[in-house]
Amino acid sequence: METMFQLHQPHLDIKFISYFSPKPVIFFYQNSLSMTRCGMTMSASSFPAPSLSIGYSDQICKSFTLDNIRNSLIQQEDSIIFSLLERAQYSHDSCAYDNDAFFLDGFKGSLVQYMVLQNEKLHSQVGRYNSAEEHAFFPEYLPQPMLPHLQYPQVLHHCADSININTQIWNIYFKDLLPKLVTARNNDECGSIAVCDTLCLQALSKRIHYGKFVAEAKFQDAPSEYESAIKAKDRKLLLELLTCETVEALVKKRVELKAKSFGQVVKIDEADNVANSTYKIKPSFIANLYENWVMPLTKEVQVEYLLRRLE
Ligand SMILES: C=C(O[C@@H]1C=C(C(=O)O)C=C[C@H]1O)C(=O)O
Repeated sequence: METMFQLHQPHLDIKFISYFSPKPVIFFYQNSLSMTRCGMTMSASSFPAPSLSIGYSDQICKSFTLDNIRNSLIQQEDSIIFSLLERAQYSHDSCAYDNDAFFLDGFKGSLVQYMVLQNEKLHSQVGRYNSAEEHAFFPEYLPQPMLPHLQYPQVLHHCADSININTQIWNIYFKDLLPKLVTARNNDECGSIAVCDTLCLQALSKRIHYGKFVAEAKFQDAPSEYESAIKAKDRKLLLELLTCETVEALVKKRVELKAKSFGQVVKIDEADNVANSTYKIKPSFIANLYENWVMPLTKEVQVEYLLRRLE
């Protein structure tokens, strides 16, 4: 189906996303986020921009269910695993993290900070951070969108705007995750490293902050169950109420299987002999990553959201 945008602006990519609902929404964004400064071209990740369909917001509100949100979390596992697999091929100790390694338009900081900041500034211009799904690592530096502001359906309580734990995510990613993830040595392609880190951080941030949607859906399903714990500001009880151990066990098994599948190194010779499977990263690493901080941080976001839900 050709849209008016496709006819007049062929360079724009027309992509589709689901937003809790099986019915896709058509959006467009500039797809030439060329990070030539680091010799890499990075395509924008999918996020809603001005919708071309009418009355779509009703569809979103009807599809705002815990099951649909969980399905989105499952889809996001792929992005997280693939971005970590890409990053794992480069060495950990990189000049991309050295604040004094490069002169970057007067920017004071590391190449990876520069890459994330510039990426967010560019994406902000097409409305990425107007979406409740997206959270910037440098929100104080974002320019105003140049596209018409889309009135997204308000599925979250306004308290969601005050929750952004990206600083915590950044610190854990560089201090805890990377040293365990990266096994490659002497592959310090700092431009590629900065691009891969950007994608990893953005995928993890989106998944963890999805805790807001999960918390809202759980609150709407059983408000009275949460209200007394919220009024008592009982974080421990809120965490108990929102924790679902059977779901967590399934998440761990699924991400480990996906890591085995996506990260498998297949070696076959001319005689069709297939060597024993090896993996780009240990599949159990991904399961441990989810258990030790992706899911705990997602629950932390849920607790923070619920504590503010009755404001
Ligand atoms: C996201 C949810 O809330 C909690 C966090 C989970 C996660 O981060 O994967 C899974 C189950 C719950 O303990 C959910 O119930 O689906």
